[in-house]
Amino acid sequence: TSAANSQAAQGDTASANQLAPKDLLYQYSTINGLIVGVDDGDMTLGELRKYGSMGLGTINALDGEMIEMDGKFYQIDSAGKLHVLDDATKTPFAVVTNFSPTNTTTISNVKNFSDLAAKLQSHFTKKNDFYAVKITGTFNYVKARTVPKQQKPYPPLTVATSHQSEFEFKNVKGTLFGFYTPKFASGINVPGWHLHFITDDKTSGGHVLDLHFDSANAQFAELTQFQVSLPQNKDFQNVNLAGDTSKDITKAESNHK
Ligand SMILES: C[C@H](O)[C@](C)(O)C(=O)O
Ligand SMILES: [Zn+2]
Repeated sequence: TSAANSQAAQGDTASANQLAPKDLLYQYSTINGLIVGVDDGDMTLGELRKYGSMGLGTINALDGEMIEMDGKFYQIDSAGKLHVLDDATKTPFAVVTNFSPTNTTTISNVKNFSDLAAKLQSHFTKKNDFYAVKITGTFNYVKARTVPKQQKPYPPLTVATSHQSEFEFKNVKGTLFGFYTPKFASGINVPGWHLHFITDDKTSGGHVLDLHFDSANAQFAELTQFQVSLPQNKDFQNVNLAGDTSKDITKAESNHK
C-alpha cells in the first residue's frame, strides 16, 4: 500500500542518513592486534567513515600514521609527508567517533605530554568513560612520530616503532585529535591519551610523543558507547591476544628520549 511504501521509503532515508551516535567510540581491531603484528585489516576507510567523522589509526602494513578530520582521511608517511587517502584504503587498526563536542575550554601553560593529560583530565567528571578531544591552536613545540611501512612477516609494534621517524615542529599551527581510554580497556585500546597531529597547512603531522604550548582551545566529547569490530581474517583470529601488553603499549606509544 502507499502508506507502507512511504513508511519503507522513510526507513530507507533514515538509514541512509543514519549517523553513528555522537557518544560512540568505534574501533576496528584492537591495539593488542598491532602489538603482536597483525598489520593488515579488511576495513576500508569508506566503510569506517560511517562510524565517525574524526579519528586516528594507521593503514595496512603499518604504512605511516592516519588521522581523520571531518570525514577526510590523511596519511603521514615515514618521511613526514601528508597524503590524502582514498576510500578503498584498508586499515588494521583505527578509532573514530562522530565528534560532537559538549564542552570547550582553553588549556594553558602545557609543559609536556603528561602535563597536558593531567590538565585535560581535570575537566572530566567521570573516570571510566572514554573521551574524544580536539585541540587547536599554535603550538610552541610538537614532537611526533611516523611508523615506517612494514614487510611480512610483520614484527611486533615495539620493533616497528623502534625504526620510527621523529619530527619536531616549532611554533606550528595545527590540530591534535584523539582519545582517552580508561585503564580497564587497556589492550583493547591505548590506555590514557592517544593523540595524532595534523598541521593546518596539511603538509605534515604524526602520532604525538611530546609537546609544550602556551595556550590552545580544547573541545571534548564524552563517549559512553564503545564498539569494537573484530577482524575476521586469519591473521587476527589465529594470534594469541591474551598476554599482558601494558609494557609493550607504553614502549610503542610514548616518548622515550
Ligand atoms: C601506529 C599509529 O601511531 C597507531 C596505530 O595510532 C598507534 O599505534 O599509536
Ligand atoms: Zn598513534
